[in-house]
Amino acid sequence: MTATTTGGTADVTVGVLALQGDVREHLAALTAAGVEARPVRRPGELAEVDGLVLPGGESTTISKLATAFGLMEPLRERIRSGMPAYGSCAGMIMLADKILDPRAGQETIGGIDMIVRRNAFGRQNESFEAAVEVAGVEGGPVEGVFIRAPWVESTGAEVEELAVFDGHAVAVRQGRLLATAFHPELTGDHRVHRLFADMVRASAR
Ligand SMILES: NC(=O)CC[C@H](N)C(=O)O
Repeated sequence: MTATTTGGTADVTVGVLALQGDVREHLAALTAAGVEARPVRRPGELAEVDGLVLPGGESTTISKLATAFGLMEPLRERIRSGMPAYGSCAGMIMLADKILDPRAGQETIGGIDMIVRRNAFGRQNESFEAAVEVAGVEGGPVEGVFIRAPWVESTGAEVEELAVFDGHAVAVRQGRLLATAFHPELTGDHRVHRLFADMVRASAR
């Protein structure tokens, strides 16, 4: 948490919620984005990070494991008190205040005032790639990898829609919370992770 930014030293620590999903890919992308990255599985580990990534995977499973590991309330508490968080795909679902079609026992952490529809892009299009312009990400569109991806059905007044695809928001930001329906961690393009790293640095200052 030091303010040193010289010499490319990792000045902030970003956790990746490591219950299920593509944890390793996010750890690698965060490291490439210049922060110290580490997995988070316990409340004590959550307490030590400056920001947190919620990976892609399966949101029902992540929700149930977070409850089983005693992490759901600590996660809500840290997000309420301003910890930056970034969710991709299932992680976007975890950050939604409301989801349209929850499975039995599925809860979200919440934090972003939005309603998200799971598996929204439908069967024949369950997985696809598309170039997506993301506000705040310089240097051209991001390669959006969508895998049984959600979309954002509606947002509250505080939520900024950073990217729209096919008429639906697929990247949003509300204060220190960022979410994408797609998976930048799978592409080798670290611009979205750099944007998040900058959000974490700004809040740690
Ligand atoms: N690639 C993903 O993260 C898919 C999300 C998944 N469809 C879910 O509901 O959690």
